[in-house]
Amino acid sequence: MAQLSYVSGSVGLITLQNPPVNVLSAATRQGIMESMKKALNDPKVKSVVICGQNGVFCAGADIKEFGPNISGPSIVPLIYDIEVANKPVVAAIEGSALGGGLELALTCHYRIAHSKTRLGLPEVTLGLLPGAGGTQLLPRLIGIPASLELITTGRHITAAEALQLGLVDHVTQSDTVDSAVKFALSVEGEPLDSRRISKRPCPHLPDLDAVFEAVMQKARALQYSFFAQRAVGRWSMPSGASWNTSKARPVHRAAVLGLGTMGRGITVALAQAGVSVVAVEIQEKQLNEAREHVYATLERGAQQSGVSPSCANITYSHDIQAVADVDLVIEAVLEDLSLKEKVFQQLSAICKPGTLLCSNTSSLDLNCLASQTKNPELVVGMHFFAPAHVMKLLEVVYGSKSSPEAVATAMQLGKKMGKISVAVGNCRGFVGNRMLKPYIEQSYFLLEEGATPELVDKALEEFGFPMGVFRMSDLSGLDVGWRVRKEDGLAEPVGTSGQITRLRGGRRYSPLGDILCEHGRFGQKTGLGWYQYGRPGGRVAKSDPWVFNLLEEYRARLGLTARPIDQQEVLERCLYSLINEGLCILEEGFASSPEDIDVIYVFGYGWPKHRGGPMFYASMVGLATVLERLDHYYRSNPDVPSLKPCKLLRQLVASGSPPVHKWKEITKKIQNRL
Ligand SMILES: CCCCCCCCCCCCC/C=C/C(=O)SCCNC(=O)CCNC(=O)[C@H](O)C(C)(C)COP(=O)(O)OP(=O)(O)OC[C@H]1O[C@@H](n2cnc3c(N)ncnc32)[C@H](O)[C@@H]1OP(=O)(O)O
Repeated sequence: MAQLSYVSGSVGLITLQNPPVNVLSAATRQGIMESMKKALNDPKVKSVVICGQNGVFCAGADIKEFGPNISGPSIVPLIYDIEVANKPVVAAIEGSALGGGLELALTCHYRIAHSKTRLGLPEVTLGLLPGAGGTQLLPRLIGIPASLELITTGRHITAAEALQLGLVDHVTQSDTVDSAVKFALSVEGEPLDSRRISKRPCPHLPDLDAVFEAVMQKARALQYSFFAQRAVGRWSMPSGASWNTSKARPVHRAAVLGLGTMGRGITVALAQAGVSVVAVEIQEKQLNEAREHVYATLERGAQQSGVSPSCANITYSHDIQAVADVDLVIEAVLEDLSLKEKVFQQLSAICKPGTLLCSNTSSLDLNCLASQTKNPELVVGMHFFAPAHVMKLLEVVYGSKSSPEAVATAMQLGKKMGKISVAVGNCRGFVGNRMLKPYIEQSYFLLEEGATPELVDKALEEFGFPMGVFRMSDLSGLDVGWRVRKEDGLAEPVGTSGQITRLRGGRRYSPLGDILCEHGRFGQKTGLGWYQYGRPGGRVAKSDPWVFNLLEEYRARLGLTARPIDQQEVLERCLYSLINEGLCILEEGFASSPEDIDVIYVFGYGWPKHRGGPMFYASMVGLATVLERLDHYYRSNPDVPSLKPCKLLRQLVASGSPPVHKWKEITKKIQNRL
């Protein structure tokens, strides 16, 4: 299970031979021990290289051996023997070096890795701690903060990151074993004391307590997120109706109306949940494309999860009459109020009595749609996020007349579809998109004042968002917001000359997004947006000098002087304005708890889970700090109302900044007074 051979005259090459991933089974451990002994006792051998067969170094302990009766040599003395060896030992790392495999590499005196290698200590994912020296050796090599992160998350890192951290000595793109052998030859006879990691002192950190506190905060945020995810199921409405007083109706047959991107995703999600679906699209061509798309998505999903596809559950029609006997309809036609109103009138006339009528609108007033029907109590919003069969979040929106039973049914259907459903009130943009507005607005203002899309995105991505605001906007399409702004009378043609106005109704407004759209730059789909993507539909964002020129010309036209903006300001202005909007939503009762808001942001908007969500994050930063910074920015930007701290924030700070789970007592008091 481990073979010793001799190469280049003086190098003993030990090859782990336990296919497919060279785990440290009893026979492999025995093989390594015997080969090491032979190599160290052989005077011809001046150095040793350890590698794995078939391009994989070692995937760690043999998990199948775990249990009370492990036999064979213990892994710990085995790796200790390597470290104290009096000849240099070099690990030639390819493929994977995980768990005990990485610990084996850490006891070697040098580590050479191939550029495609993955390294990590994934024991935590198996409910274990690294037990063969990893917890002691890694901090001595790469420091405590980086080690803590790797050990507590189990994350696999690339060779490039390993090199940057100092975990490996060299990364090669060519033959790893050849490189390691050459390297071994070059260090033969050199002193080894400084190469024995266990002999190094554990790094002294003046702020060790702060480092551990940061890790504990992450743990607290993750635990909070775990409970918040469950708490949102215990929904309530301002009327007092709630999950435990409202009974959901069974939904055996549902219809999806409109088979664009959202409708197709919703159809897939319903079929995968075992609900029989009537999929309706009046345009023949779109219907045929949707049928193929849904079929292919279900096939792919079935292959991945090893179950049979659920296509048999779906019938397609171009006639809206096909929805006559379903239990629930989800309307997903174009985001156009008059079109949707017409659809709701038709649904109300066609559907059997008691059918629940749901809209997938992301921005329109649910009460307007409900008012078109005979039974507005049967109308709720089911706001899915694209792609609807993948994204976990569902906002279930209740209008002023929605019945608790309708809300309960939509919540339960969401659960059946594998979604995390959050019940929210019917305000503009509901909860998620409403909070996004000040966040995006601030990012535009930052550009006007001197920032670049790259600087803003970098700050947000380092905070933990998978994408910064500009990359995210390019992905979702800049034209969507432009259409809404035009409908709201905000976006006016800017052109290349003439006056640009930055005030709308006494509030500051940045037309930068509109200017991009006027140039046909709608983001990834057109290949150009805040970044350039090479081609329409391209995914890789590259900086675009056109955008820098635009920003310079724009500032010049307005007489604005660019000033240096740091990451801290980006975070404070973007995140605190978003947090402030969330607090307004709580104050106004459109969300019933901070947990609701946090779950929406973590599962629908990429808020980093280890930061809990905007409300939890605010309480971690300190509500008084958030208030002080918002006050500061509002003083210098009195024409930006989203920076004005809301009543609830002031009240919470005045009440001693209670933890998130106690906020309800204060929101209730404010709501009672309203
Ligand atoms: C309950 C109490 C327990 C007490 C135990 C006390 C023990 C004391 C020991 C003391 C010290 C031990 C210290 C070390 C601990 C460890 O190392 S724990 C293991 C850590 N390693 C891992 O978690 C790696 C797991 N593997 C992977 O991530 C992937 O397999 C891979 C290496 C990245 C390769 O992926 P891929 O190429 O996609 O192949 P796969 O299909 O996933 O795997 C191929 C086959 O190999 C099997 N396999 C993989 N890893 C292991 C393993 N560590 N042990 C056993 N078997 C493994 C995998 O099952 C596949 O097999 P088949 O299914 O038969 O094809």
